[in-house]
Amino acid sequence: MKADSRRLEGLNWQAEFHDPAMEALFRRTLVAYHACQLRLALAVISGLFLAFALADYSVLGPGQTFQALLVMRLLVILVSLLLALAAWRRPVVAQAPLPVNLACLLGLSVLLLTIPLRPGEGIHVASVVTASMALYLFIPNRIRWMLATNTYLLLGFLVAITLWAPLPPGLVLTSLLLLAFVNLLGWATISRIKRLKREQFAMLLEERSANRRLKDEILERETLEAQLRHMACTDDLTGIANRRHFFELAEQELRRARRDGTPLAVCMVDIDLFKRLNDHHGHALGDRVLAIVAGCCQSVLRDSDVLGRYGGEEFVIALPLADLDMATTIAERLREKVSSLKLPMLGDETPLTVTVGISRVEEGESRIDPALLRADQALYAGKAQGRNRVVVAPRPVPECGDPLEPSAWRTDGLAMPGADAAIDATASPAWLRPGGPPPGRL
Ligand SMILES: Nc1nc2c(ncn2[C@@H]2O[C@H](COP(=O)(O)OP(=O)(O)OP(=O)(O)O)[C@@H](O)[C@H]2O)c(=O)[nH]1
Repeated sequence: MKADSRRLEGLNWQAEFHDPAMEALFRRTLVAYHACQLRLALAVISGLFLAFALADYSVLGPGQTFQALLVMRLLVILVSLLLALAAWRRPVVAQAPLPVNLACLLGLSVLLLTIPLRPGEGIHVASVVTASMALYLFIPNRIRWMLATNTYLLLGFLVAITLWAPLPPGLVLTSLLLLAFVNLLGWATISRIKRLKREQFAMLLEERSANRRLKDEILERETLEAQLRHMACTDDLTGIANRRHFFELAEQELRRARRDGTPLAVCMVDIDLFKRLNDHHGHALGDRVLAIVAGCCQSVLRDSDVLGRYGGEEFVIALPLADLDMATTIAERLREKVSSLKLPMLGDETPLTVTVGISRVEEGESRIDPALLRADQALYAGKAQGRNRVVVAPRPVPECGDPLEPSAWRTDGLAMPGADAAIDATASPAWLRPGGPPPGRL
């Protein structure tokens, strides 16, 4: 109710928007409709003027008066057809006040001139009433022009009947009352129609803007959700998958590998002596190094490989369709890439290297964890053997089998210069044995 009254307040006495921009927008949307309406009205008026020429002929015969009337009627028809053609070629003409109102005035003048040329006819009032209604209801025009043309018609009628076809005063009064009523009715009707159309238009705009707002909100929400999803899956520091997301992706790859009977290898990558790097150069630089190593990992992997930050200075990789040989080649490429990095900010005394442990998912394994555990054990064997190397974990032995011999670990890579001499490369700590993970891991 309140919204309705607000909408009505937005219209002036001509049932047009107070806001000129809004009115112009509304009129622009109606150009094609108005052009069509005007063409139709002009066609009907032309037809009527032609039909009334027959009536003239039957009343006046083929004399001069008839010919004069015929010429005037043909002039109206010609102007109407030209205007219809113009509106057809350029629809905006239908909203131009000058051509539309000039054509109206010409038609009304000819209508008024039929009064002296066919005096004594009782149908003049009827034709003036019809013309008046047509001006309100069929010619697309603004209300002020409608009122102006109707005033011209009313005054012209008064003058014409006074000068050329005097009627009894009672009939004049009746005619005037009738015409006044017709004008009132026409004005009220067209005002109502114009008001309704504008209210509908305003509601449509409101609805559109509400829809736009809704769409924007949905888009914002979707963007936010995507951001949250991204944040929930991504490691802030390196931009690669975090541990949780890595497991999701790796388990997917595992299911695919089991379904297709294809190999799936996993690598654990650990930056060597990262604590020393942190201690010497600070955590901020350590963070940068983590991002650099993550970038190295990405650069040696295919799009289908899955890379994640396992935690701390450790990364984890799942290599679909890769057997141990291919995984070793990739890991070796990574190791070489990291060790050949030129990082002046680290200086010469802290070379950057990584140790990589490799394993494969064995037949019958339905989780990724056992393969990761073996890769982790291989990684620790690599650390024990001097770091900066790639170590492939042996195939797992049956549960009741012998403990693993250190010689079973296949290593690849170089002994790291400056590696911790206290670590015995041949040591076989308890967690190296199958079923015995390093404390606190996996
Ligand atoms: N800058 C930085 N350091 C981290 C981050 N996460 C873990 N670390 C550090 O990484 C270091 C890991 O040290 P260790 O586990 O002793 O391993 P390491 O020094 O790399 O030695 P090895 O693994 O035996 O070669 C610790 O000093 C952690 O504080 C991190 O997000 N940023």
